Amino acid sequence: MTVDPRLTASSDPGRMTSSRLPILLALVFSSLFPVFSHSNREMWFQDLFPPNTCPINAKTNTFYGIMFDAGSTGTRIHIYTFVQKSPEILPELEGEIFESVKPGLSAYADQPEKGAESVKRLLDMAIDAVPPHLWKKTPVVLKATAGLRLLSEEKAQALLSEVKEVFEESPFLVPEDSVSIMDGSYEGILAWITVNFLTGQLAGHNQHTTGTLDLGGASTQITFLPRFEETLKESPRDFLTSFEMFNSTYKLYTHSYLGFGLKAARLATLGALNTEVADGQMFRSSCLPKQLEAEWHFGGVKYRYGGNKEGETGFKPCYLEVLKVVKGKLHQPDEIRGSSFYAFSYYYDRAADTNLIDYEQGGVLEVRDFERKAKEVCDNMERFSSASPFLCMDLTYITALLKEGFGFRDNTLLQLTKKVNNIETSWTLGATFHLLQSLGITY
Ligand SMILES: Nc1ccn([C@@H]2O[C@H](COP(=O)(O)OP(=O)(O)O)[C@@H](O)[C@H]2O)c(=O)n1
Ligand SMILES: [Ca+2]
Repeated sequence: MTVDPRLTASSDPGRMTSSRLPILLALVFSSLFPVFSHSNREMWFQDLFPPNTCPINAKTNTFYGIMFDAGSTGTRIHIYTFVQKSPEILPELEGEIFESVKPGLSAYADQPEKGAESVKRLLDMAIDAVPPHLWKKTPVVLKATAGLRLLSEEKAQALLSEVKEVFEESPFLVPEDSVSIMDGSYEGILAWITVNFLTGQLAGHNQHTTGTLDLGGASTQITFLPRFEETLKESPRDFLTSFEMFNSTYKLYTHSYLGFGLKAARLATLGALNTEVADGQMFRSSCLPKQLEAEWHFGGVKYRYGGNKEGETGFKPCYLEVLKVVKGKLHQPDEIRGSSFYAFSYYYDRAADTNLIDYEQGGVLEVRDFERKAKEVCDNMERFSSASPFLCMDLTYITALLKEGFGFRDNTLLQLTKKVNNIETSWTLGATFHLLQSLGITY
């Protein structure tokens, strides 16, 4: 994947003197380069030796980290491989094995054992991927995001404790606190670290970092490194988090908006979020095809929804409906208006679904491209009826979230990215760095 040069606009590293959260990253930020170096590793004699006696591997030490992402719409396993070539140099990230299952854990709110089974199926992959002699040294961690945040404490805990049992029965290293619900601010920071690490923007001292936008099913995150003192002054205090890197403390702006993920926003638009749903109750919207009547399951609840049979449909009434969900609900930092951002998750999926970007390659869009596509889809719903009935609502929500929610300009650039150098742009890599560092596994 190529990175659009327009997206590497310079930014001041924003070093701060205070150290409110002296977490992570001695590993991350002292081992940035070289990151990917497999190209020269294939040697003619490698096939002649078993891997552990091959001369080229004599000094290399491979280790693994397993991170589960229990998202609101699916559970994913990331098995990262690191190689330490000699004790003097720091480890390199060599690759990732990734697999996912649907639905997410929160769909098993009333059947926690079944939820844990879905985790077990993924964990079995790690048994095949990690060599047996390394099982005991390989940590396994699961972090749940917005789906579990929205469940009752009791239901969420039941799921987490079933998963913990699965981990304890596995041959892997199970650290304390290995199964938990992650704080939303970490979700943003760790994704920002992943993206800026993978694009090499954290190397050296004159960093050019890029902000990140993640749109999940139930929550959405915005994270960037402020360049202007104004932003630091004007932001709510809990939107700013410091962490250490290269002996400096960096202060990021990050916030996770719970209930503003794409699927939660569908419910909010329909007026069905956080309400007791009466049996057979029907939720209607001008963002849906007129004649549609259907059912939808989310977070263990069944919803009936449909189009405005008699009333209006199309982009204009839909935008007004969606606007009620976002207007005045989000903090709008001035400085992001002129910046560019990496955007992934549902930003990527919906852009790919409507051919705004190539599904494999990703691409660069302006905010107005989402609006143009939303108009096209909403004003011609019958033409797009074979796609999801929610396509109009989703694109309209993305447009409203970017423009009226965060306050981006029509021409703000978004780099839509799923993978960088074949590694998923997910918070899970940043979380794995933190995990390995905290366990002292690499040194
Ligand atoms: N490794 C991953 C994980 C999720 N996703 C995307 O994230 C979106 C779903 O978000 P999610 O299930 O993690 O929901 P949240 O718990 O983050 O709200 C979908 O668009 C997925 O395609 C991804 O692109 N890559
Ligand atoms: Ca997510």
